[in-house]
Amino acid sequence: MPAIDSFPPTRTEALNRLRSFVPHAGKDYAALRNHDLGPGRHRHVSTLSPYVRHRLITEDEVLQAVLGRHSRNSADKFIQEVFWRTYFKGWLEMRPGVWDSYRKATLRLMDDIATQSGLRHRWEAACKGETGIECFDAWARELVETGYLHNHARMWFASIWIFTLRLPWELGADFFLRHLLDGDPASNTLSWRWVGGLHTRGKTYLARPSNIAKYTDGRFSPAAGELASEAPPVDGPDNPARMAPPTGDRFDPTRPTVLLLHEDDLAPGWLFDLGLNPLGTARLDVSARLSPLEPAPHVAAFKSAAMDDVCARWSNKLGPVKALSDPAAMTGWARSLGAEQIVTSYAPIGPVAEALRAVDGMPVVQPLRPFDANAWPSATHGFFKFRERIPHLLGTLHGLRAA
Ligand SMILES: Cc1cc2nc3c(=O)[nH]c(=O)nc-3n(C[C@H](O)[C@H](O)[C@H](O)COP(=O)(O)OP(=O)(O)OC[C@H]3O[C@@H](n4cnc5c(N)ncnc54)[C@H](O)[C@@H]3O)c2cc1C
Repeated sequence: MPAIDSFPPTRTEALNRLRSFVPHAGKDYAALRNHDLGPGRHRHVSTLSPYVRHRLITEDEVLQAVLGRHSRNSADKFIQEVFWRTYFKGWLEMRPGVWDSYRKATLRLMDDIATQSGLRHRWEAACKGETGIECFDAWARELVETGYLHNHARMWFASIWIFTLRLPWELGADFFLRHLLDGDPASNTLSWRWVGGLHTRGKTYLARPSNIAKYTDGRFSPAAGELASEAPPVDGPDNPARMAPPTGDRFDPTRPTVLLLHEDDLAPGWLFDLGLNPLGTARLDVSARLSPLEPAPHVAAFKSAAMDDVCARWSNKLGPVKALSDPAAMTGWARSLGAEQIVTSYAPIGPVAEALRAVDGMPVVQPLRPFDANAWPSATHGFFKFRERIPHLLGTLHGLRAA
């Protein structure tokens, strides 16, 4: 089934998935979430990530629904997974240089691919699922065809890419970003670095045949010696010094304003609650900026249809809607409507934030959601330290104060 049919890009679909998954978010999830049953059979996990990543549904909505049905204790594992996304985003916000280095390395490696036929052939074989390693090839094809991989498959895949095929991790991260419907600058870059031993310095993830056989329920059983038996950390500079977390901008709703919608936050309702009443709305398409190479058609199609969905749902609030892919064109368009400011939900590190730097001649005001503002400053070290803050963060959720 084409990727976009398996993951219809609407909020209604996100809510339906959430509703059917909630009963399983407790003990079932804790016991079964690591089992990868294969394409079209990912029933032990929520498959919500394409929706949460673009905020067709928000993290706090997911958490509130789960806590409406389960105790914090029984849904602990699922709650932690939701907070991994938040943790990675906060961690990267405080170390933006990690993203910049990844971008530069990817560009440099594209040159290497063009000039070094050995590297090119190995990279092409990996991306096409033609390495001869049965499980790896199946996951490469699943990713290209469906736009989704189970978390355990992502870990095994990244480990085999780095330690068995000895390909640069940045090329693997780029391959994921071009094909995943949930492709996310923070979760993707930092997960690849985590597997390679760069995130938690020196701690790598080795894909073991017995683990693969067990958690694919025997679908794959790599032969002895087929996979690397050691995972020495990849070379790389130390993690950069931590910067202060962003606090976001305040905006004045009485000034003439246009709204900018972007792929990192397709839930503008909270801005309307703050008094936003835009003269018009721009929808920014940055699909072409994800990678030096073109993303898979389903990635761009998902983002575009998700944007259609938001514009349809909020049509009475948005004013005239303009599609833009060149951020430099934004100021002229905003002025033509009489606006003095562009308001948009804070764009975290990634292609949208990069694009917004090119807007000139008009303030781009980026309020930060309370959920992110509360959580990101705690992403100072590893996830296990961050995890200690989860009870407090849950306590700050609207409606859960008394929980
Ligand atoms: C190498 C690698 C690359 C990855 N790249 C991405 C990526 O580009 N985008 C992305 O969203 N996730 C990425 N992940 C994290 C994780 O694999 C996916 O979020 C998860 O598999 C999504 O499936 P689900 O919604 O069914 O997850 P569930 O198990 O149902 O989890 C519920 C929610 O928690 C969050 N979540 C779960 N696991 C993680 C995790 N390890 N890190 C961050 N958030 C998590 C997601 O929002 C997910 O929707 C990557 C993991 C690895 C190992």
